[in-house]
Amino acid sequence: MKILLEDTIPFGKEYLSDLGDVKTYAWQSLAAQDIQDADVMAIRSTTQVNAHTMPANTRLQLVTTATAGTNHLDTAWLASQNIRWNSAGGCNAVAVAEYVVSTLLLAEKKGRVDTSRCTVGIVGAGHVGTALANKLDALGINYKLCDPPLEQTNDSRRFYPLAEILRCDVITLHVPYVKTGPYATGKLIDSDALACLNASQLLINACRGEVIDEQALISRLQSSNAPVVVLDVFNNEPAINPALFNLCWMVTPHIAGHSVEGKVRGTQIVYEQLCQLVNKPIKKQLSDFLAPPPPLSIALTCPTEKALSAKDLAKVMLPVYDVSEDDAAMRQAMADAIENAPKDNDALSKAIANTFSRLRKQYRIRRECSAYALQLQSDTSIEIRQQLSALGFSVTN
Ligand SMILES: NC(=O)C1=CN([C@@H]2O[C@H](COP(=O)(O)OP(=O)(O)OC[C@H]3O[C@@H](n4cnc5c(N)ncnc54)[C@H](O)[C@@H]3O)[C@@H](O)[C@H]2O)C=CC1
Ligand SMILES: O=C(O)C(=O)[C@H](O)COP(=O)(O)O
Repeated sequence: MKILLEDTIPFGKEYLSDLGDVKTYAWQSLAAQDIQDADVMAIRSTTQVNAHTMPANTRLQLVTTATAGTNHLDTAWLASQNIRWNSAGGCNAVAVAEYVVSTLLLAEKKGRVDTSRCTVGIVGAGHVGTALANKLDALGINYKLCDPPLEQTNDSRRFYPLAEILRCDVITLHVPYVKTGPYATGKLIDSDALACLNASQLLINACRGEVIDEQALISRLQSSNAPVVVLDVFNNEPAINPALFNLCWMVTPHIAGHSVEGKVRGTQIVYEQLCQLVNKPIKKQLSDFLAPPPPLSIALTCPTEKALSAKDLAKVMLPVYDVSEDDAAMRQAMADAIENAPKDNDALSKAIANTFSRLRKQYRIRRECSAYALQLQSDTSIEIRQQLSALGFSVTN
């Protein structure tokens, strides 16, 4: 079996080379001949698969993406070519949930949110929305879920209409980008929705840029009483609109799901799919590739309380993941790119696109809470230990 592997799939060769001949490619220079020769393509969301990017009548049996989102796959075209497709649903749900929790803690530090009183509106209650709800449960933070497709199923959770979610203190988007149908999500947050929001509210988009009407967002952010906005995703990636940088509180280069675990879990899922395809046993596990980081020793300010204070929570969570570091790195890299680019629009757009892609490809090592053993004071209460375990940490003395 010939496997064509996107070069951003971590440990792709190590996982897959027992299953076939592996050839890697960069999405910017994917050659038609390489696709013609392949039986399977293992990709990430940067490879667009459709009639314009792919040759027809190949021998491809399967295209599988090591990501949660699938909007880069034209599934109707794949069906027309008799090519099956698959994805890695849930692989990075915890990473995105930790991105949102980190954002909430930073907002609390800035006095923008009071997590003891606020309500978080979660739009999309699938893998990511549920992982986030679990973290908020652990922290005792209120939330409301909105997911009309799930509401139609026998999911017993309570759901709220989008109009009610737009009244929450924090609104965080976790839907797929779906262009058509009764639950289409393109411009789900349009000018009317944005007009409902005010300066006391925080809007987070870590799903797909197209879910917000970006022109309407820019207009809203330039008007009075505008909400505070955090964007991990943008229209037209990687050639994103630099006008957003100064209008948003934080911007990051589509890395919410890029924890090491999130990415390697994606590879593990693809590996298991290919084992099944060639009828071979699954022999490799995530732990073969990921060594635990050194334990984290944290001196809590109030270890004997029944619940973590906001300050102690920030003390534990922000060393694990602080979104503001990614925001600062992106702003600096973009400022340098814009300063050094030739002053015509095409060159500027290219410089921004290259910088966005580079930031993503060279993203730092970021581990999830579950990778860390926490060392706490011996008098730390059982309730705080349970809370930290529920957040994913291993808790030792
Ligand atoms: N920024 C990043 O790095 C990442 C972004 N994502 C994006 O987040 C999306 C969600 O990821 P998962 O939770 O893993 O997907 P999922 O498929 O498990 O959950 C999506 C949920 O959204 C719901 N939904 C669909 N249309 C809706 C609508 N109109 N209103 C409200 N809910 C609706 C679905 O019923 C489903 O429960 C992905 O499709 C991907 O685009 C996912 C992971 C990482
Ligand atoms: O899984 C998804 O969906 C995502 O958005 C991923 O974080 C995308 O990462 P790349 O595939 O673009 O590295």
